[in-house]
Amino acid sequence: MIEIRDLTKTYGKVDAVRDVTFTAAPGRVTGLLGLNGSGKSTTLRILLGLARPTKGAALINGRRYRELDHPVRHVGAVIEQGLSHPGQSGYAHLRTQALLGGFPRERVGRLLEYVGLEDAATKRTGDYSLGMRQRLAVATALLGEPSVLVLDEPANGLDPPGMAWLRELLLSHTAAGGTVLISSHLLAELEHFVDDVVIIGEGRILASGALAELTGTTRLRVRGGDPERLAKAFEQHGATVAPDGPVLFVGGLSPEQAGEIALAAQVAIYELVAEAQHLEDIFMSVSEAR
Ligand SMILES: Nc1ncnc2c1ncn2[C@@H]1O[C@H](COP(=O)(O)OP(=O)(O)OP(=O)(O)O)[C@@H](O)[C@H]1O
Repeated sequence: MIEIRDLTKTYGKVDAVRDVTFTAAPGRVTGLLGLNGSGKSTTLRILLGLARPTKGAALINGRRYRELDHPVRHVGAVIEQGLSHPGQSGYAHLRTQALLGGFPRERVGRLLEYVGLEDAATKRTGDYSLGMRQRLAVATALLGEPSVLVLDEPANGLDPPGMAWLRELLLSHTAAGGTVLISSHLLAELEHFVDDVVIIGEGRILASGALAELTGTTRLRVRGGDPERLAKAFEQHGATVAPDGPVLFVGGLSPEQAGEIALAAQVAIYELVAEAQHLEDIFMSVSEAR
C-alpha cells in the first residue's frame, strides 16, 4: 500500500509537486501519468527516500521509507537503468545484490528465469538490450520479495513481447495482493496496464480514479449544419463542447438528448456518434481545462 499525503516539494521558486494526495492500493496497478517535468520523478524519489518533502508525507505500508526496518523487503523499485557493471554478467549482478541484501542464492536463478533472462544469465550486461536491462532491473527489485513495486517508465525500451511479459508480471504481482505504482508519459501504452490512474500536471493532480470509471464516460462526436448554433444550444443545456473544425465533441449529454436539442434548435444533424474515451482523450481534456 502506498499513501501520498498532501505532498509538496519546492526547489527554489519551483513547486515540483504541490499538495499531491493519492493512494496506490494493494491488488491494483496504479499509473502515475504526466508529461515530462510534471512531477512524477519527484514524487517517486520522495517515496523511495531519495529526496525530502517540503511538506506532507509519502508512506509505504504505513511508514516513511527511512522508517522501514528492511526497506527492500517492503518495496522494490526500478527508477534508473544501467546500475549494473557492464562487464558483469546478469547472474553475477543479481548474485552480488542478493549477497548485499542477505537473500538466499537460490532466489537468483529463480528470478532470472522469472524475468526471462535464463539464457542470457552469463552474458555481460554491457551487451544487454534496453529491454534486457529492464528485465534485470525488475529481477533486482524483486529480490526481497517486496509487496510494493515502484517502476519509473517501465515501458521504455520494451518491444511488444516485452510489454506482454511486463503486463503478466504486474498482473501476477497484484493477483497475489501486491501493490504496483508505475509512472509514465506513454498514455496509450499504459492504458493496457493500469487499474487506477493519477494524472499529474505541473506538480498538481489533475484527475484520479479507476481507469474503468474515467474511460467509461463517453463523449459525442457531432457534425451538423450550423456548428456555432448547435454548440450554443448544447451549452445552454449544461454540456461541455469542444469544437474541432465542423465537428463538435460534446460531453455531458446522451445521444438522445443531443438529438432532441438539435431538433429544437432546428439544426440538421449529419453525424452523431457516441465514442468511448481513451486515456489520451482524458489527459488532453483535463490538461486543457486548467
Ligand atoms: N533537483 C532539482 N532541482 C531543481 N528543480 C528540480 C529538481 N528536480 C526536479 N525539478 C523540477 O521540478 C519539476 C518536476 O520535475 P520531475 O523530474 O519530478 O518531473 P517528471 O514528471 O518526473 O519529468 P520527467 O519525466 O522528465 O522525469 C520540473 O520543473 C523540474 O525542473
